[in-house]
Amino acid sequence: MHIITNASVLNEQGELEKKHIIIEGGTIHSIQDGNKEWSAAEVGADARITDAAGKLVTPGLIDMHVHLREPGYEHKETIESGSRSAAKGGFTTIACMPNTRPVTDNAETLRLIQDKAKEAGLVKVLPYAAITIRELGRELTDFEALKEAGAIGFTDDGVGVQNAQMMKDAMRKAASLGMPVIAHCEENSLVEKGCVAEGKFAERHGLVGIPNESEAIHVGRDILLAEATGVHYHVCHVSTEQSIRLIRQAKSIGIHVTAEVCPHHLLLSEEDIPGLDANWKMNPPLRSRRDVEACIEGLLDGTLDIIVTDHAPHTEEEKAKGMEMAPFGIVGFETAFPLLYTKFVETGLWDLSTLVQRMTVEPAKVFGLEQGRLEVGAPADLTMIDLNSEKVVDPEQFATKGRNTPFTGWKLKGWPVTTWMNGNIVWSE
Ligand SMILES: NC(=O)N[C@@H](CC(=O)O)C(=O)O
Ligand SMILES: [Zn+2]
Ligand SMILES: [Zn+2]
Repeated sequence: MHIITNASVLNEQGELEKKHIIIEGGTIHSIQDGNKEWSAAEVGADARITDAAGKLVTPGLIDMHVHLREPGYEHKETIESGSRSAAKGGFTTIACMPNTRPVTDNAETLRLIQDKAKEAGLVKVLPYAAITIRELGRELTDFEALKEAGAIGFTDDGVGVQNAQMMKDAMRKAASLGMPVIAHCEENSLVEKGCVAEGKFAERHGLVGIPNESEAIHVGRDILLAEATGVHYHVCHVSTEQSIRLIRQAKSIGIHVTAEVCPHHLLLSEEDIPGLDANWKMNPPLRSRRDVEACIEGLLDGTLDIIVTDHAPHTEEEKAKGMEMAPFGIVGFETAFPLLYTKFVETGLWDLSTLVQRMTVEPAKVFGLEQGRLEVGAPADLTMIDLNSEKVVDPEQFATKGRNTPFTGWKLKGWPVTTWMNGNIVWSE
């Protein structure tokens, strides 16, 4: 038995209340009024006690879009190092993308991921499976077998599905199995060799720019296909004003579409890129200030349902290849909460409960997970956060193997200090 005393917990109204949380057998056994002494009768004399006085305790954070790189790219990250990084960032459930080597387009690879995740025992890892074999866009994978082997949805993240008929077939199949299709929206014929967004930065440095339509054209196409097939369609890493407009309209007429947004697309525009440093290169790229404003508005009005990190570790050697040659992607687990807390909650722009909900209960709702609630009977997946601790982002201190972040040197508040998964402490400062 484990008891977390004097925790600040958000209630339904979004207010903070003091609670004692009693954990037994991996689940939340009871929640007591924190203004009273916790009752020893209910707690056993040998209970382990963690005093959370002055700290926020939330349901464990959920990240529905991450890259763990195993199998195949263990030099970038492993399931173990990625899980540790997630736990350190306050996450207890993460969903990993299939652009591994081999691609997660088969039951064997799904099993390997699940086994390694269990072995690491740090966070719950939910694997996605590929839509097409080797993510080549030519032939659908065996959706039934992949569902049977534990896939929670289908996606070719890393690339867009270029062929509309292929996407329609995938959606029809997924719908018949009650599974979601999760889309990386990118029309290759509009991207060419772009490495940053169209805009001032690209012009100044003579780089080929990626236009907003390359994302939005897939969003529009897929919304029509989702309407025709009735599938649950989820849009990855939304970054443009145009995509948001399309999703908002689709939702308003009852099409089953949901969407995610990343911290970097809420915080950075192409104007912020300081120079030719590939730690600022990710897909989709940082867009205009106007797109950033649209992402923030979309999140607040519910058009964008959830926040994900798109944690995408790469090595320093790869990122040293320069803006044009380096791979796309930045790490995200260990900075996500402090970034958003400091820049949106501390500044008074968002309620604390808005931030917490979009990283807990909302992702659980979108994907039908039992996690994301701090309630009696729920799994004891919990995150304790010190909202007042201030620290500077230092990639050398990261638990992830990746050092690729544009946020180095940012002074932030709201750092997770302890993470519980199924009642066990999986990370503590
Ligand atoms: N987001 C990225 O910039 N990169 C991701 C791929 C992806 O999410 O599309 C990766 O796998 O590195
Ligand atoms: Zn992607
Ligand atoms: Zn991704």
